[in-house]
Amino acid sequence: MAGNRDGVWPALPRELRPTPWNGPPPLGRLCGVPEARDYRGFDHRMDVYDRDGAADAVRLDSVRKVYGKGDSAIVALDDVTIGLPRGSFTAVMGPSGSGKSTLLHCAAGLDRPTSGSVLLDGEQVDKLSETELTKLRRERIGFIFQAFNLLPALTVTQNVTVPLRLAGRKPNKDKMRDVLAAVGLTERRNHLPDQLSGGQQQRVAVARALITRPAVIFADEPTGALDTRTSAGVLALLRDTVRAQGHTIVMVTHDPVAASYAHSVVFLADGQIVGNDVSPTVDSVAERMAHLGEQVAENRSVRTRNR
Ligand SMILES: Nc1ncnc2c1ncn2[C@@H]1O[C@H](COP(=O)(O)OP(=O)(O)OP(=O)(O)O)[C@@H](O)[C@H]1O
Repeated sequence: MAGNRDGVWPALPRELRPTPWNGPPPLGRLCGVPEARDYRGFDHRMDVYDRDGAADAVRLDSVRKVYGKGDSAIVALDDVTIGLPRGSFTAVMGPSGSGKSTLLHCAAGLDRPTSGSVLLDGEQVDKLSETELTKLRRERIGFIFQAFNLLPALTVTQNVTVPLRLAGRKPNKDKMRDVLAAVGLTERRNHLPDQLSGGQQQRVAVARALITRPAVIFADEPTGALDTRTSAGVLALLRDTVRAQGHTIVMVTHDPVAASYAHSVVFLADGQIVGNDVSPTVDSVAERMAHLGEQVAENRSVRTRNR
């Protein structure tokens, strides 16, 4: 499918097409990008190594994650350093097994790196106890998964307020109304999940992630279970929350169309960051992915030959 940064998406109705970025002023930088500003005025200069990372919602420094030991050890992340600015929408892509989920899990405090440090909203995640981690995840992180993970016996409103209740906070009626309106589910607020379409269920999951106003929302294949049209609606919603409310989103995806909604795409291969795309289009991402696949296959065959 053809697409460009001005929103030329022939297969999609106008209201579902990605819109050009006209949000807040430059917010930060993404590691590895020599370019200063993209067409949205987004500043991506590569000075990540000599600053304190205060503008970053998430920052990984020299993160290494090894599963197993000895001959069976698998290096899932290999010296990953990256800073993701507040208010940015980043897609993480790479071939299967390249470390995308591990990156997301380490960044979100769901898994601990073997070495290196992870800073989330100024907090050094890798140093926290299990109890502190649970609190951090509950209060400062929103999660959206491919399987919507809604509680079937609870209504839309009740599902959305679960994170607040877990944190011992009372839902604020105005906030609740705003969040439901933002995801277009005001009329459905008293419905149960099985009375909703897949797209509507994922919108409930987005609202649930937004309700605590988290520092970062991590989304793992959020549109993996949705059809093209429904996916476009959910992705446009994610992008709108970044633009209108300044949320920070990190999204793992296999889909170049989904990635094209982000400000930037970070490419992983064999546990390392091997590139990025600061003004992604469907075509630019698909092309990078195709080359990445070839490059990884070539690197692996060279390594095998040299053994
Ligand atoms: N718990 C684990 N134990 C052992 N190895 C693991 C574990 N989790 C992940 N791995 C390995 O780490 C590497 C990276 O896995 P990861 O799931 O992060 O990749 P991915 O890019 O998300 O893959 P996919 O796109 O297939 O979901 C893979 O080789 C995987 O087999």
